[in-house]
Amino acid sequence: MSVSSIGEIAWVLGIVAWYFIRRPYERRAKRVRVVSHRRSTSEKLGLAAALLGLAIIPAFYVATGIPEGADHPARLWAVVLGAVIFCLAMWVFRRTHKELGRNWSITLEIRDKHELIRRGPYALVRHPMYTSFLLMGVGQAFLLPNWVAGLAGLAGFAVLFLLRVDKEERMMMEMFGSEYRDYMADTKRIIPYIY
Ligand SMILES: C[S@@+](CC[C@H](N)C(=O)[O-])C[C@H]1O[C@@H](n2cnc3c(N)ncnc32)[C@H](O)[C@@H]1O
Repeated sequence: MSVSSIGEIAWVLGIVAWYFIRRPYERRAKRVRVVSHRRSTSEKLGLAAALLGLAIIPAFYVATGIPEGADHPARLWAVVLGAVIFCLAMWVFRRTHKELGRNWSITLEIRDKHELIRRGPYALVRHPMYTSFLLMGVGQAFLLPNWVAGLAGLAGFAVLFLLRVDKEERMMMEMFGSEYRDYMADTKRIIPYIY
């Protein structure tokens, strides 16, 4: 089996893990009432960019090999590193879902009896789920030996993050007031102690 096939299989397994981690929370979210939301065109754009970059473009590449002209040589060290980073991403992704629990939403929403979570990964950074998306994007870049499909994840993450994070923090400040302001003073956004 070629090194590029190993990288592609590792990416597919990572995405399957992503789906099974998220599915129960999506189901549960349907049963918890939304009390306010910030759904907007830019929010839809961000979600679409993340879906395109982290799932659709790489899946299309794995299935078809297109765009062939953007291929670069696959290296075993890169695939191993990519697999380790993707596993770390899934571990963080799972932890964030477990901690958010009934407070989780795919978009910007406040749920009935919404609680501000500050434990687990949320003690280190305010947006650890976005940290896991960033790690997924980096893992994807190492796993797929193609400039377009490999880097699409980081581009998709960047669009979602930039379009959303200020609005999300504003929404949380409106909901939790000084409690969220204190939380902001104590934590970074996505990279512990740095940003
Ligand atoms: C897709 S989740 C992402 C959560 C967070 N930004 C992260 O990256 O881990 C988005 C929803 O989580 C909720 N949320 C964000 N931070 C939260 C926190 N610290 N505690 C509880 N809910 C939070 C908000 O209601 C938001 O609509």
